[in-house]
Amino acid sequence: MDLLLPRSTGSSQMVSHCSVIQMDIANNSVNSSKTSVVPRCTFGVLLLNLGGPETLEDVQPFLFNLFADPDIIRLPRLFRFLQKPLAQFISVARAPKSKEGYASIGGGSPLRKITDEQAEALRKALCEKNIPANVYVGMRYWHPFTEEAIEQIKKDGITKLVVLPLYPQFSISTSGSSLRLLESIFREDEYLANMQHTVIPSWYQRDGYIKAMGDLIQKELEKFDQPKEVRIFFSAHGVPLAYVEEAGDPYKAEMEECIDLIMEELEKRKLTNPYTLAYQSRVGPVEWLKPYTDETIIELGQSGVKSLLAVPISFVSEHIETLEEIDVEYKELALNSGIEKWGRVPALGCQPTFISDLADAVIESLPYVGAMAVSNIEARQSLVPLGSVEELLAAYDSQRRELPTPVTFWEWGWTKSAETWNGRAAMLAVVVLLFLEVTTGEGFLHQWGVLPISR
Ligand SMILES: C=CC1=C(C)c2cc3[nH]c(cc4nc(cc5[nH]c(cc1n2)c(C)c5CCC(=O)O)C(CCC(=O)O)=C4C)c(C)c3C=C
Ligand SMILES: [Fe+2]
Ligand SMILES: [Fe+2]
Repeated sequence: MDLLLPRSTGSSQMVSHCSVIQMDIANNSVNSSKTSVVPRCTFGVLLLNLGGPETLEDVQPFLFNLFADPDIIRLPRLFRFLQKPLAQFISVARAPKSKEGYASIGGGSPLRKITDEQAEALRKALCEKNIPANVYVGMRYWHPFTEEAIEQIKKDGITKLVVLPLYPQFSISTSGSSLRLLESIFREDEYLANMQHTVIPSWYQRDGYIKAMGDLIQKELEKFDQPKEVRIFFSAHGVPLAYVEEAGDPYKAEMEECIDLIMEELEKRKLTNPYTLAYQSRVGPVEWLKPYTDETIIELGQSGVKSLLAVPISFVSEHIETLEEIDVEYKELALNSGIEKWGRVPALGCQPTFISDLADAVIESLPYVGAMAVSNIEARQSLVPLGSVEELLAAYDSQRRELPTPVTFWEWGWTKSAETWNGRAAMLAVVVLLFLEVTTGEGFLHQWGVLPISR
């Protein structure tokens, strides 16, 4: 891939903004800020995120990058050679519909701006906690790409790195995909192979995150005339069911535990509202995690629920699926289904409790990147399992191997025995399926939103 100008939200000169104590973690030495020499900051935090198109022209190439990812569309081994042509085909065909969505939220995704703001807020929070660090943003499918962030990390001479995916819950399709990319970059680069690093794979169970979610929910509940009557409606981004049932994706389990923790937090505040968890944004021909958000909203409306507070739960910034799908589509569906009062909890963004907790998560992981405990950094037991990119993926892949069924996420209308077909028969099948799709008006292309679907 051609890399554009590297861009990082952290830079060496930012370190000088940090007051009180400057610590060169690489040398394990602490210096008073009174000295005029500020040591070079060799400690970095890499925030991983999805990325989003910044203009309408970016939409199709962004979709191509997304669908070309084998962690998003996982084809049977025999058909892997079709990954890029398929990504090209689906992205071109889906782009007009996606563009409409992005046009309705101002012509592009706000993800880069918000993630940059979060990176800056995290850098400041770390500084306030006496840990000067450069904070970098690496996106999976759009600028600044992970590769660009890594280039900057090398240029800045970072020797110790904490990798922090900005997804509270782990999924193969999000954090997993970004870590797999990092692993391949690390494997091929001597500098990176020698750089100490640790990964915080998920952090949905952290106190600060749970409290911050509790604060946001409580504040929105108070806006209703009768807060106690409101049903809290957690809408998580979906993943195909096979990810969880066949590939061992911990996403569903982590999501359910996360919701339990948030509800316990609300209970401590004497808020005992009824609640529901559903999964939104399904794409493609296979079954996704259920219950689906749209179907659940209709059922709740029909069962007499009058007030609903939507809580986007799998992401920490506003994006197309909060601003368009929830705020426009699901709200309209709710109001047409008998729900009279609708509210929506904003995404966390730079909420101070949340950012401060992310900084704590980074600090707790420091002993794992080789930084010696200094007086103000206790070598505490980390709240989340940590490990290097390689260790985490190896552990994860061995779990996968122990699973009884071979994993095929996308069956494309035929069965797993397709793996045994020879290439010619497979190509013939593709042609036949495309023909049937076009002639019958039903099939996977319609379900992917590539061809118009009649509902
Ligand atoms: C935890 C969050 C997310 C999971 C899990 C996830 C899985 C997943 N997504 C797709 C397909 C698409 N995702 C798209 C955009 C998009 N996805 C997430 C988050 C998760 N995706 C976000 C935050 C965004 C929006 C980014 C932005 O620009 O604001 C899109 C593009 C938008 C569209 O055309 O609808 C697609 C397509 C799959 C297939 C998948 C799991 C396999
Ligand atoms: Fe997505
Ligand atoms: Fe999505």
